[in-house]
Amino acid sequence: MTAASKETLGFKTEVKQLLHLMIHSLYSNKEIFLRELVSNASDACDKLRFEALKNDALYEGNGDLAVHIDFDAEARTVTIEDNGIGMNRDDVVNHLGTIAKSGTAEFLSQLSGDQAKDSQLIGQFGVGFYSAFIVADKVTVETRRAGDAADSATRWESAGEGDFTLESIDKAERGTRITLHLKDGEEEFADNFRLRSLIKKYSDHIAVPVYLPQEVDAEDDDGDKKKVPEAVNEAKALWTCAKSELSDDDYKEFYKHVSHDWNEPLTWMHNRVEGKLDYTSLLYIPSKAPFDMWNREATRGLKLYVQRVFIMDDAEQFLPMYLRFVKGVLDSNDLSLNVSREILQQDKQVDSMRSALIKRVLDTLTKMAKNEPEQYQNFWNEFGEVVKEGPAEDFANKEKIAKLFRFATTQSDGETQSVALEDYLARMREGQKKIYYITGDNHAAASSSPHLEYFKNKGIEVLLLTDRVDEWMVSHLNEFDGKVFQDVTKGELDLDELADETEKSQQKELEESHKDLVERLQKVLEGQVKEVRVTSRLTDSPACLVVGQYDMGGHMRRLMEAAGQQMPEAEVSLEVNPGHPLIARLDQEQDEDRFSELAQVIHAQAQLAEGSQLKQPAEYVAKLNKLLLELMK
Ligand SMILES: Nc1ncnc2c1ncn2[C@@H]1O[C@H](COP(=O)(O)OP(=O)(O)OP(=O)(O)O)[C@@H](O)[C@H]1O
Repeated sequence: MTAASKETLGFKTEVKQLLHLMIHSLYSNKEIFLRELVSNASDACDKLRFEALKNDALYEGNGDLAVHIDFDAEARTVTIEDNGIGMNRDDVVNHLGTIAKSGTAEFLSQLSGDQAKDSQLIGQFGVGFYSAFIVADKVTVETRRAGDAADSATRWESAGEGDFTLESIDKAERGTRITLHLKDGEEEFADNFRLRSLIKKYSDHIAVPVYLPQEVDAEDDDGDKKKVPEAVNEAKALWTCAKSELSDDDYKEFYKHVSHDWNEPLTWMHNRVEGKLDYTSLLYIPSKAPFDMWNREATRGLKLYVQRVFIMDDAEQFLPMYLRFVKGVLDSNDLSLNVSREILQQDKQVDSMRSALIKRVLDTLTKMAKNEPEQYQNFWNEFGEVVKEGPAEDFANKEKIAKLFRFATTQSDGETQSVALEDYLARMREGQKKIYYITGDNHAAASSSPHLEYFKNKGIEVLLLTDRVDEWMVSHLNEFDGKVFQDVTKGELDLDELADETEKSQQKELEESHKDLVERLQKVLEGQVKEVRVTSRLTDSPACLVVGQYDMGGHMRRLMEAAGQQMPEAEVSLEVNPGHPLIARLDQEQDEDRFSELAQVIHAQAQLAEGSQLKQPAEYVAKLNKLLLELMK
C-alpha cells in the first residue's frame, strides 16, 4: 500500500458538534457504545441476508453470519467484527463522515449546554456509531463490502476530533472490523467478564450470535491457554420467542436496539397472529417524542421481516401518520421475500395488517387511559398533538380516536390537557346540546377570552384548544356522541339552547332599547366590522369580536397567515355589552367626534383581547393616551 493512497478528510460541522456533545454528555452512560456497535453489526448482517436473497454469491461461501468481539488488555483495545454487508469507500465517507438524518441542524440548535438535558436529547436523536468515542481516543474501522475484491477494502481512522483518514487496504473477509483504542481510565472494557455481561445485558435478543473468546483446557502453538469463540447471547430474535420466555427487561433492551432511542418504552404489544393472515408484530410506544416528530421528511414505520429475514427499515405502510411515533417489528409469513415499497403500497394483505395494527394500538391506549391514567397522561403530553391528526386521516376510527383525546377546559387545572370528551359530556348542563370550545394561541389567551364570560357565569364548561392542529381536528371530528362542536367565538350566541325565557326577553329588550347606539356604532365602524350587535354573552368586558358560524376563526387565520397563506379580509361583527359602564357612557356621549374615538378604542381592545394584531397600533396608542390625559385633568 502506498502512502499516497492515504487521505485525510474533515468531518462535517454537525459531526464535530455531535461528537463533542456525545463525549461530554453521555459519559455517565458510556457502556452503551457496545450496544450501538453490536446493533450496527447485527443490522449489517440483516442487510447482507436480504441482498443475498437475489445474489447468493455475496455470501462468498460463508453464510454463517456472526459478530465477534475480542479484546487485548495489554494494548487496551476492544474489537467488534461482523461478516455482514460491509461498506465501500463511498459508504464509509457518507456514513462515518456526515450525519444523513434530516433535521440534524434543527436538533443541534435545540441543545442547551446543560449536560442532563442534552444527554436526554441525544438519546432521542439516536447515538449510533459515534458513541465509540465516549470510551476510545482512536477508532479504526476496516471494512469491505460483500462482493467487492479483497484488495478494495477501506481503513477509516479518527481520533474523533476534526478529521479522519482513509486508506485502501486488503481485507480477506467481508464485513466490518471496528477497533477501539480505549482512553486512559477505560481499561475496564478490555475484560472478558465485563464484555460478557454487557452483551448479555444489551444484546441478548438480537438475531445474530455474538461471540467472545473463551479459554479452554488446552494450549495453543505458543504454549498459551487456547481460546475458542463462544456464543454469549441467546441469538434468537426476540419477537420469535414466546412471551412467557421474556422479561420486561428483555423487551426494554430490544426496544433500544430497534428504535435507537435511549429512553425506556412506555409500553409494548407482542402478538402472534395465525389465521387468514400469519404474522408476528412487536409494537412499542415510546415514552418520549423523538426530536423530529414534526419533520415531514423524518423516517417512520416498522422494521419489516418476511419469514425472519430482514427486508427493510421504516416500512411506512403499516401504520398511519397519526401513529407515526409507534416503533417496532413486523414479521410476516404471507408477504413475498421480493416485496418492495411499491408492492407494499398496493397489497391487500398489507391493508388488513395495517387495520389490525391500528386497532391494537388504539385498544392498548384505550386500556391504558382507563387503567393507568397517570401513564396515559404522560403519553398524551408527549404525543397528543399527533393523535389529534387522527380524525382527518382515519375516518373509520374517528370515534375511538376521539375517546382518547384530552383537553384543557375552563374547569380543569392549568394548561394540562386532562379532560376526556366523555367527562365533558357527563358534566354538561341540563339541556346543553353542544360541546363548546374556544381556540387560542396559548392557554392564557384562550382562558381569558371575553367570549367565555357568559359560559363561566352559566357554569358551562368550554374546551380550551391551543394546539395548532385543533381547529383542523374539530372540523373533521364535527361531533362526538351525537353532540356537535361549537366555537364560542363564532356566530350569534345560541340563546335558544342556553338561556331561560326571562333572559331571552331581556335580550329582546336590550336590542330594542339600544337600537340607536348600534346604529351610531355601525356608522363609525363602517368598513371595519360587518355588523354591530348588543349581546348578553359578556359580563366583564365591554365588547368582543364574533366571526360568522362558517368563517375561519382568528386563531386559524393567524396560523395560515404565518404559514404564508394570503387570507381574504375576515368578516367580523362587533358585539357590545350594554351592561358595561363604558358602553353605557358611550351611549350617552353627545359629541360625535368623541363618540367615534371611544368606539375606535373599544373596537381595538376587542381585537387585542382576541389575540389579533392591530393594523395601526400607533393610532390606538395615541387615542388611548388622549383619553387618559383627559381623565387626569
Ligand atoms: N458494522 C457496520 N457495517 C456496515 N455498515 C455500518 C456498520 N456500522 C455502521 N454502518 C453504516 O453507518 C451508518 C451510520 O451508523 P450510525 O450508527 O451512526 O447510525 P444509524 O445506525 O443509521 O442510526 P442511529 O443513529 O439510529 O444508530 C449506518 O446506517 C450504516 O449504513
